[in-house]
Order: sequence, then C-alpha cells, then structure tokens
Amino acid sequence: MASALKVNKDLVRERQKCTFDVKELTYIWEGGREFTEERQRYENIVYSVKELQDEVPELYLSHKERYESSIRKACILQRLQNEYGKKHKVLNTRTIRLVGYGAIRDISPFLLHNGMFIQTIEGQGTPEQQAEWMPKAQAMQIIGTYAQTELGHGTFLRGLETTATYDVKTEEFILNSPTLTSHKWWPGGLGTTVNHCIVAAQLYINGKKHGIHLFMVQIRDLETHMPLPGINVGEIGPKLGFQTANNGFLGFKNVRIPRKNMLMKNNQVLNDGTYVKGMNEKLTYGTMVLVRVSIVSDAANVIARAATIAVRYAAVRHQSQLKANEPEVQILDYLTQQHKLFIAIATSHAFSTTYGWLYKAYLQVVEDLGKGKQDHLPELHALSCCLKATCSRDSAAIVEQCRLACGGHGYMASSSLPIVYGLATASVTYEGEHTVLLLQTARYLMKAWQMALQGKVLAPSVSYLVDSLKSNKQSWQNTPEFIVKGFQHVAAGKIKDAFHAIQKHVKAGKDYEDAWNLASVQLIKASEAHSRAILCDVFWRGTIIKSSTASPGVAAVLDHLVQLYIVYWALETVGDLLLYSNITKEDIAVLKVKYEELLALIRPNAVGLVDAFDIRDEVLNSTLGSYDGRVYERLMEEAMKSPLNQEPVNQSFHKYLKPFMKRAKL
Ligand SMILES: CC/C=C\C/C=C\C/C=C\C/C=C\CCC(=O)SCCNC(=O)CCNC(=O)[C@H](O)C(C)(C)COP(=O)(O)OP(=O)(O)OC[C@H]1O[C@@H](n2cnc3c(N)ncnc32)[C@H](O)[C@@H]1OP(=O)(O)O
Ligand SMILES: Cc1cc2nc3c(=O)[nH]c(=O)nc-3n(C[C@H](O)[C@H](O)[C@H](O)COP(=O)(O)OP(=O)(O)OC[C@H]3O[C@@H](n4cnc5c(N)ncnc54)[C@H](O)[C@@H]3O)c2cc1C
Repeated sequence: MASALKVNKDLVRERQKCTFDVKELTYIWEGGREFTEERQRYENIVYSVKELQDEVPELYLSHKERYESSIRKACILQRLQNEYGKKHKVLNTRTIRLVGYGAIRDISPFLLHNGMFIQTIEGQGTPEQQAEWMPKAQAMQIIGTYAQTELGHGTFLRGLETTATYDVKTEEFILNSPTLTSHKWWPGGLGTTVNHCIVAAQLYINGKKHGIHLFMVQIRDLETHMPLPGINVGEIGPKLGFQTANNGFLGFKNVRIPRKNMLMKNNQVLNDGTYVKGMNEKLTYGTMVLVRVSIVSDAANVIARAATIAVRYAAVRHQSQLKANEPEVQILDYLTQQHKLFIAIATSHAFSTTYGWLYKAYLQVVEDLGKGKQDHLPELHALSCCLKATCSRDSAAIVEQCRLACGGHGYMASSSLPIVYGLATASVTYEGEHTVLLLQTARYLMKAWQMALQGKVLAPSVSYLVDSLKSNKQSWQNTPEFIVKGFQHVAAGKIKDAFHAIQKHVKAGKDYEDAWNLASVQLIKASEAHSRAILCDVFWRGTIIKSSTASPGVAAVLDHLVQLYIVYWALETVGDLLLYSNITKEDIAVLKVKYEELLALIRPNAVGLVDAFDIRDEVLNSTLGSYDGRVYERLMEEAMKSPLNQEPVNQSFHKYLKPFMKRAKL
C-alpha cells in the first residue's frame, strides 16, 4: 500500500472517519485470519517477481501476444504456487484465482486445469485413476481442461453428439465427432495450451447408448505439442472478455483410448463390455455442482473489486455543488451515489456469507455420498443452481452499476471496470446458463410444493413452504427477521402460482411439458424469489453468528450491511410484498426512511468497508481505484502508455489524412 504522504487527501480524511477495525473485518470477510495471512504472504511473493510486471499494458498487445504473455505468467505463477505449497501449505483456490487475476490481468489459461480438470479426476476417478493422474496433473506434467460443451449443445447435455464406442476386442473406446455441431467448443485452455482433456461423450456398447460419460483423452504430444492423430484442435477467437482463457474447439476422428480412461468412480465398463450402473447417473455432473458453488464466491469477489474501485473513486471525485457558493462535493455525498454503491458492498458480504454456508452443504453431501447416502443431493443441486444463477446475474448488474457510478472514466479500460464486467457477465452463462439453472431449481420447487400440500416433511431450505400453508394473521413488522419471512411468503406465493399455472394448462388439455413451458416465466420468477429468500435468510443468520464474536465497531457495520441488503431488496420487490405478504403502505414508507438512515450510517465507513476487502493495487489494476487515490495522475500516466502517444505524428497523417484534406473541396 502507498505511503500516507502520497495518498489523496479525501481518502486520508475518509479513512480517519472510519469507526471500526478494518483488519478485523478483512478476517471476517475472508473466512478467518489464517486465510488472510496466507493470501497476503503469497501475494508478497508473487507481486515481488519482476517477470510478472508488465512493461506494456496487456491491452495494447495483439491477441497472439496477449496469449503468449498470459502463458508465460501462468507458468511463473504455477511454479510459485507449487513451491509455496511445498513450503507452507496448499493454497485455497480462491487465493489462487485472486492472485492470478492480479498477475495475468485476465483469466489464466490454466483456470480450467486448476478449476475443473483436477476436480473431475478427484471427484469422478477411481482410486487407481486418481493415483495415476492426480500427481501428474498437480505437478503439471499433464495439463488439462474440461471439454463438455459442443458447437450444437451446451445446455442440453443429453443432446451432446461426441461418441465413445467401446471396442470389446481391443478393450478401447473409439472417440468420434460425427457432425460439425459435435465439435467441442468453448473449453478453457483447449485452444493451444492443454495436452489432455476430460471429454464428455455419449457411451455406446454393442450398439446400445448409455448416455453421457467422462473420458480422459490425450490430445497433444507431450514433447512436440503437436495434435495427436485424429485430433482437430484450435482456438475459437476473441470474445467479449476472457481473452486469455484460450477457449478452444476439438474434433475426434477414430481416436482410440484405453478402457481405463473412462472415469469410473460412478458407472463402469468392464473388459467384456458389461455396463455397471452407479448409484445415480447425475453424479457424472458432480464437478459442475462444485463450480456452481464456487461461482457464488467468485461473484462476491468481482463485486468487491468493482465496489473498491467505484467507492474510492467516488471519494476522490468532486463534481457539482449541492448548494450555491459552496465547493464542489465528493460525489460519494450524493445519496443516489450511495444508493448505487453501498448495495454493492452489502451484496459482496451477502454472497460471501452464502458461499460459506453453501460450501459446507456441498461438503456434507460429498461425505454422505461416500457413505452411499444421496438424500440431500437434489436439494444441493437446486440450491447451487439458483444461487449460481442469481449471484452471477446480480454480480454482472452490480459491476455495471459501479462502472456507471464512475461516469466517463468508468468506461476507460484503465479503470479495469470493463474487464471486471467481462468476467462477471461470463459467469451468467458458463457452468449452466442463467434461465436454464433457474428452471432446474423450479423443478425442485414444484415437487416441494406438491409435498407440502401432501403434508410431507420438506428439506430445510424449502421448509418455509409448510409455514406458508398455515393461515397468516400476524401483522407485518419492519424487523429483518420479519422481512425475511416476507421474502419467504413471496417465494411461496410465486411457487404456488406457478404450480397452479401448470395445473391450469394441464387441465385445459396440455401435456405437462407444454404446460411447463407456458408457465416458465412464472417458474423462473419463483426460482428467483426463492434465491432471494435464501440469500437474505442465510446472510441475516450468518451475520448474527459473526457479530457475536466481533468487536462492537465491526458488529455495528455488519449489522448496517445486512439490514441494508434486506431493506434494499424489500423496496426493490415491494410490489411482490404487497401481493404476497401483510406489508402495508405505511410499513413501506417506514422502510424507505430506514433505508435512507442506513445509507447515512454507512457513509462514514464507506472507504473503510472497501479497504476491508483488502484487494491489492496489483489485483485492482485500476486508475480509479488504487489505494492512494491518485486518480487523475494515473489516468494521464496510463494514457501516455498508448502506442499512439509514442510519436508526435502518426504515419497515417501523411498516408491518408493529408492527401484527404488536400483533395477535400469547400
Ligand atoms: C481455481 C478455480 C477453482 C474453482 C473454479 C471456480 C470457478 C470456475 C471459473 C470458471 C469456469 C470457467 C468456465 C466454465 C466451464 C463450463 O462452463 S463447463 C460446462 C458447463 N455446462 C453446464 O453447466 C451444462 C448445463 N446443463 C446441465 O447441467 C444439464 O444438462 C441440465 C441440468 C440442464 C439438464 O440435465 P438433464 O440430464 O437433461 O437432466 P434433466 O432431465 O433436466 O433432469 C434429470 C434429473 O437430474 C437432476 N439433475 C440434473 N443435474 C444434476 C446435478 N448436477 N446433480 C444432481 N441432480 C441433477 C435434475 O434435477 C432432474 O431431477 P428430477 O428429480 O427433477 O428428475
Ligand atoms: C466464457 C465461457 C467459458 C466457457 N468455458 C467452458 C469450458 O471450459 N468447458 C465447457 O465445456 N464449456 C464451457 N463454456 C460453455 C458454457 O458452459 C455454455 O455456453 C453454457 O452452459 C450455456 O450453454 P449454451 O451455450 O448451449 O446456451 P444455450 O442453451 O444455447 O442458450 C441460448 C438461450 O436459450 C435458452 N434456453 C436453452 N435451453 C433452454 C430451456 N431448456 N429452457 C428455457 N430456455 C432455454 C437459454 O436460456 C438462452 O437464453 C464456456 C462458456 C463461456 C461463455
């Protein structure tokens, strides 16, 4: 961090106003002091490596140069990560991703290796397969990705066209891409980086189709990196963001792999071609569940980055007068600006708390599955789908809101907000498209409602449906607990409406599937309302626990943030509350005042709160958001790095402009 002398005076003043212990909040936000200290130790190592510092900003490099630079840095990072793991302890994936962003400035071409390839071997491989591939993958002797999506299908996995046909004679699978649309399309690192893939393919044995299975396939020679025979591989080209992820395409022509290369923890193919079905065919999708859970944490992190940039900038930026003859105010003093930004801070805490809760549930399900118990798998699938969908979508909207809150300068690439938006919005689509995942949860909610009507016991996350069936005479109270109940009433009401809409269409003679489609707008609204009820409930309960051991200062700001989140969403969805709960116009008027009071309470701590995210300047990489607040100096310094500013006159003047001006007629 910059020395106090060089720090912008507004930021100095803001930091002096802060009423709580910033470090203590960092530890809480990050899940414990040990995680923060581990990350900081690793950051100190990584960001002192000279080779990781850019001479030319990445954005001025060509597509090819950018990729080459990202690979160079990713290799250095991976080496540092492995060395660190040997000396200290293995880093958690959040730290790896965070520190990686700071060095690479975008997505690591090894993201899928570290985020899905290794996890799939771990989660889907037999102990023998793990013993064979894990050490090599961890040491990066083999580099891999998760190759599932095809040109023709990403969502509908049963529609994937890549085939893996078992040849009993040779005890091999033969992989083929029978059509153009069956080519793998999108996997990160696939373009020119990886030499192995986990490939999702339709399994055929003796002409019988057994559905999607996962296969370990080597696609490039380990020495020459040339594609192996029968492999057609390449990169898919520039995208909105994710430029250095090296997303690729892949086709197979009679590529043979040994039988042991099918990941067989769940389903198996024996030597003679006998197919042995596992406990649950959906366990093949297990890595996706883990990544969906992790995306909730990623959403908290991207919001924290955007909020840090926008809040610090809003403290430094002065524009317009509140009153005539008075100096121009910090834009952070406009209530509308606080309305845009404080919800970002609160949301980041909401998602971080929810992630902790969801990850615990994930670990419990994994432990249960190990014992042959799968009772909580449907609930976890439903939760991970709707929370991934809602958190990723909110993160993209909030990052964009933070960008807009920075006015014109937020549009500068050097603000980093465009690149952060690229990351956030990608997560709305990858790992299960937003609407599609909401509809997965809706399937679960429809069943849960049916069970509630039948008086059956429901899983904890939907048990509120039972309460909603009881007559609700209790009058509204403007307390967080009661507002959370209000969200549950909204969710239950929307679930019930969607259920009835389906029933109505079925009664009118529609097939269930058509009725489902006709009700699907209501279904996604029900799923969203369920997500919001969960987020508010988990955030509220989680904050009470965290506050119980926190200092009074930190407990107070945590309380302000959780209340702000709950009241903000109550006001955003006030129409729903009027429809489905006992809230009155008078209660809403009180909530509006409460919301304004909360903005005022948070205002003095705004900069302290984003400082507590403890995101280093290297990770922020932002002219607007650095710790010292030297916004204008940095904007000018970065502009001066433009190649167009390295010469007083660009050659295009002589080639085009001058002749054009000469020819121009009055
Ligand atoms: C260092 C890094 C660390 C961590 C990584 C963190 C972040 C990663 C960052 C970046 C990642 C980058 C890129 C992303 C990579 C990808 O995008 S990989 C590809 C992802 N693809 C998808 O997500 C595909 C989406 N589609 C599906 O999941 C499924 O097709 C579907 C769920 C939409 C439908 O599946 P179907 O087989 O058709 O099933 P169905 O008939 O609809 O449902 C049947 C029943 O099965 C239940 N079910 C479905 N999925 C699961 C599951 N995963 N687990 C448990 N149960 C499941 C479903 O609910 C149905 O149950 P019923 O009881 O209702 O019948
Ligand atoms: C940056 C990025 C990285 C990625 N990395 C990987 C990777 O490493 N490995 C990999 O395998 N894949 C990867 N993917 C692919 C990604 O997982 C898919 O793009 C994603 O799952 C969405 O599938 P799709 O593209 O087929 O969308 P589609 O399903 O074609 O979606 C198009 C539209 O149709 C709608 N739709 C589709 N089905 C339904 C339905 N049943 N009901 C209602 N609406 C529907 C959707 O809501 C959406 O509006 C990546 C994608 C991106 C953008």
